[in-house]
Amino acid sequence: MFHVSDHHGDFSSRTRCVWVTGPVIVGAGPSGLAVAACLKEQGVPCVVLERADCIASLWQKRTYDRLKLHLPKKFCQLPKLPFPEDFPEYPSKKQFISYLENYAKKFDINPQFNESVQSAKYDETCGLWRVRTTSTTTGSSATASNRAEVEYICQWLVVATGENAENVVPEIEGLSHEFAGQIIHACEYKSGEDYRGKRVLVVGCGNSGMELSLDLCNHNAFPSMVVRSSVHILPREIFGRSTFELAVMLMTWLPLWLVDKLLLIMAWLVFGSMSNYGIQRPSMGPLTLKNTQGKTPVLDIGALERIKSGDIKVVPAIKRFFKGAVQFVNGEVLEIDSVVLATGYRSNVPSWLQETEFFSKNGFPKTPFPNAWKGKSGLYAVGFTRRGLSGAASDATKIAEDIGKMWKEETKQKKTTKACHRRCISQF
Ligand SMILES: Cc1cc2nc3c(=O)[nH]c(=O)nc-3n(C[C@H](O)[C@H](O)[C@H](O)COP(=O)(O)OP(=O)(O)OC[C@H]3O[C@@H](n4cnc5c(N)ncnc54)[C@H](O)[C@@H]3O)c2cc1C
Ligand SMILES: NC(=O)C1=CN([C@@H]2O[C@H](COP(=O)(O)OP(=O)(O)OC[C@H]3O[C@@H](n4cnc5c(N)ncnc54)[C@H](OP(=O)(O)O)[C@@H]3O)[C@@H](O)[C@H]2O)C=CC1
Ligand SMILES: O=C(O)C(=O)Cc1c[nH]c2ccccc12
Repeated sequence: MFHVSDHHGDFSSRTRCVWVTGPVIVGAGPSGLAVAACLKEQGVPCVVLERADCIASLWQKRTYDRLKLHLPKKFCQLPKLPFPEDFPEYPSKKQFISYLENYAKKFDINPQFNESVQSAKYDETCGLWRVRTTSTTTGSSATASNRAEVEYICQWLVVATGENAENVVPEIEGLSHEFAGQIIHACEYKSGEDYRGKRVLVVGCGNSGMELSLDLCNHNAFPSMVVRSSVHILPREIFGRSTFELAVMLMTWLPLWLVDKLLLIMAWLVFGSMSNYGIQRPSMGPLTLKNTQGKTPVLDIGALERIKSGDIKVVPAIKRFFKGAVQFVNGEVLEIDSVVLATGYRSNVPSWLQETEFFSKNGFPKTPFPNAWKGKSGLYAVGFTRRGLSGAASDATKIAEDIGKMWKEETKQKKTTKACHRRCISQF
């Protein structure tokens, strides 16, 4: 990459223009790192832009201490570097982060940190992408007058901002004005240590809601978990084997609906019926639901046991909050000290990418897997297939191959043009 000019146009006079010879990758999470590594192997240079001050900020800053990967490690590794052999089947968050740090080092990936992409637009007139960022350095130094803005200009744009870029924070009557206790989103939760002896309402029963409720129990807090609709809970392992791995294996032989049926029978054998505990199953099977609506089944690591024992109380949808209390739709009122919103995440792509053909309003590509990785005019998406890290790894390999081919064509052309020039010149 090199600077082209200081721009004095329609935006701040402090905007620098930077010409990038390869692609710009937005996001230095596992997806962005995987694309950068695969490109490196093909000899294609790139620029990685990251709003945080580190790689994999979701893992380093927005997850709780005791988190472990919930799929076996072979489904979570990035291309071209397997996990170390001494890693356990389900690596801890610390191990996963050290693997990613090592990955970035091995492939010499050096993202531009503290740069948040504000907008990206395809410029039809020159056939290039214009990607604008602002510096996100905090502290007294980042005043309006010295906040740096940069415009990157490139031929290829890789969107790697992830399915979890922003928190979903629902508006519930009385929550912000009347409740008056502590309210956090699941991404701010670190440990149950701070909640010892406290009555905590956990809103949401996805993997986050379940695991945080369990962690709260383990720290002698009193969690109540809101289950407003329905949820699939599967054991993480069945008969000593990973349920996910078993499902992947079955899917090579059987149709999805049948695999779903088998998973549900196995879950019933392990757990028995759950309706006694206030938990209904969705009518659609777990994998069909994941594929069609992106709703991840819960892979249980012990929360269900605590639900059965009554340590985690299951409560229905919320009607409203009062000072120090919550009322549910059935009219019951429960006194609580704190609220943890385990209400999920969303993509932020529509807030910065000015494009509506490939990406839909919800921030995911319109075309489903396996065609969600490539758009038009050099636009790519990695990690939006709702298939976790293995989906991201597969997108990354395809993207790098695609760009690599064009890169080689173009550099070959440039070389022959140069060689031809030299030959022409040497004839004089
Ligand atoms: C708690 C939790 C546990 C999970 N566990 C598993 C698991 O065990 N196995 C599995 O396969 N998947 C798991 N997942 C799924 C998860 O999506 C992946 O693990 C993975 O982090 C996705 O990588 P990514 O790079 O696509 O997104 P992210 O890790 O979210 O990285 C995106 C990066 O883009 C940056 N960014 C966003 N917007 C901008 C912007 N405008 N400008 C610049 N930078 C920006 C962010 O700061 C972030 O660093 C889990 C998810 C969560 C939330
Ligand atoms: N160990 C691991 O590997 C972990 C992995 N993860 C992954 O992270 C991703 C995000 O998971 P998660 O954070 O659980 O988010 P999810 O989107 O999976 O779940 C959100 C939950 O919040 C509920 N909810 C949303 N709004 C409201 C509301 N207003 N009132 C009541 N309930 C509400 C939803 O209910 P409804 O269904 O009714 O909308 C749902 O139960 C998933 O892919 C998950 O697998 C998360 C934690 C640990
Ligand atoms: O943990 C996640 O968020 C994932 O997306 C991993 C994942 C991909 N496909 C699944 C099917 C069932 C459970 C987890 C996953």
